[in-house]
Amino acid sequence: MLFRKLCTSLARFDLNPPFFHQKFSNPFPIPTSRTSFHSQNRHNLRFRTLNPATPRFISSTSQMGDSRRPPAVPIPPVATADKLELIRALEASLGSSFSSKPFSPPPNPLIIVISGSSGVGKDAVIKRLREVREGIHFVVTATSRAKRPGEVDGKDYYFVTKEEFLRMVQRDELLEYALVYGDYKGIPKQQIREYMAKGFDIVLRVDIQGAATLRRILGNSAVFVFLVAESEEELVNRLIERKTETAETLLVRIATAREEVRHIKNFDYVVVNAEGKLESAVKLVESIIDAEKAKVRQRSAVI
Ligand SMILES: Nc1ncnc2c1ncn2[C@@H]1O[C@H](COP(=O)(O)OP(=O)(O)OP(=O)(O)O)[C@@H](O)[C@H]1O
Repeated sequence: MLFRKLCTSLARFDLNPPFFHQKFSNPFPIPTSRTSFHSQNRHNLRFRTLNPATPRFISSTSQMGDSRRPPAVPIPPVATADKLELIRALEASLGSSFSSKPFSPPPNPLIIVISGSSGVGKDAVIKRLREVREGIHFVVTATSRAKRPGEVDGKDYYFVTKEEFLRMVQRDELLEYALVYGDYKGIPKQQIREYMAKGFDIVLRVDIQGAATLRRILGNSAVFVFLVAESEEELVNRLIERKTETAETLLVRIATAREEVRHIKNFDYVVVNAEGKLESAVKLVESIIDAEKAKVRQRSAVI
C-alpha cells in the first residue's frame, strides 16, 4: 500500500521510483509526454504510445480524461521480473491492489426434487447419491405406510401411524403431503430449514402428484428431476422383480405410470435410469446439481 502510494506520487511527478532503478533496469523509462488510451474492444488491453520510445500500460476500460486517469507506472518485463514486483507494478499502474475476493459468491443451497413413477428407481438412485455425494441432505419423508423388509425408521422414512401423521398436518409441519395408494406421505419442513441454514443442498423424493404440488409451492426456486425407466416394459419387469406388489397393486401402479409420464413437461430435467445403469443415472443427477450450482442466476428457495 505504502509502496503503491510512493510509486503513484513519483509517477505523478514524472520520476522513476528508486525501487525500479535498484531492482532491474527499466525498459520503459517514465516518459515526459503522457500516453493515451485507445481501444474499441473493452476486453483488449493495449499499448498505445504517443512517443514510440515509451510504451505504457493502459487500462482499456478507462474513458477518463488525463486528470482522472491513474498515473502510469513502469511495468518490469514479465520474463525476468520478480513476481511480487510485477504484481505491485501492475497494481500501481491500475491504481488499486488486486482483490482476493471471489469473483462469484458461493452458490445458494439447492432444493432438488426427484420424482418418477413407482418402481422407476427413485430410492435406488437416492441411496447411491447418498454414498457418492457430500453436502446434501436427503429429507426423510414421513409416511403412514408399513415398513418394508430392510427399511429403517428415521433413515428410509419416518414411519408413523395415520393419527400421528394427521396431527403433523394440523400443526402445519409438512411442506406437502398426499394420500398415495391408501397411505399418507409428507415432507417435514423443519429438516429442510435446518439443513439449508447449514448450507446443505436438499434432496426431496416425491411421487408425481407430490412434485406437482411442490411446483405450485416452490415454483422455479427448486429443480425438478423426472426419473424414468428406459421403457414401460422395463418398468414392469422391475416392479415384478422387487416382489413387493400384489397383482392388484401392480396393475394400479402400471396404469398410473402410463398417465404420469405425461407430466414430464412440468419438470426441468429427465433422467433415464436404465436396467443395470444405475451408476449412469446417478452421475447424470450429479451433473445436473453441478450445472445448477454454476448458474449465473441462482435459484433461491425459502421454506
Ligand atoms: N438401474 C436399475 N437397474 C436395475 N434395477 C434397478 C435400477 N434402479 C432400480 N432398480 C430396482 O428396481 C426396483 C424399484 O426401485 P425403487 O424401489 O428404487 O423404485 P422407487 O421409484 O423408489 O419405487 P416406489 O416409488 O414404489 O417406492 C428395486 O428393486 C431396485 O433395486
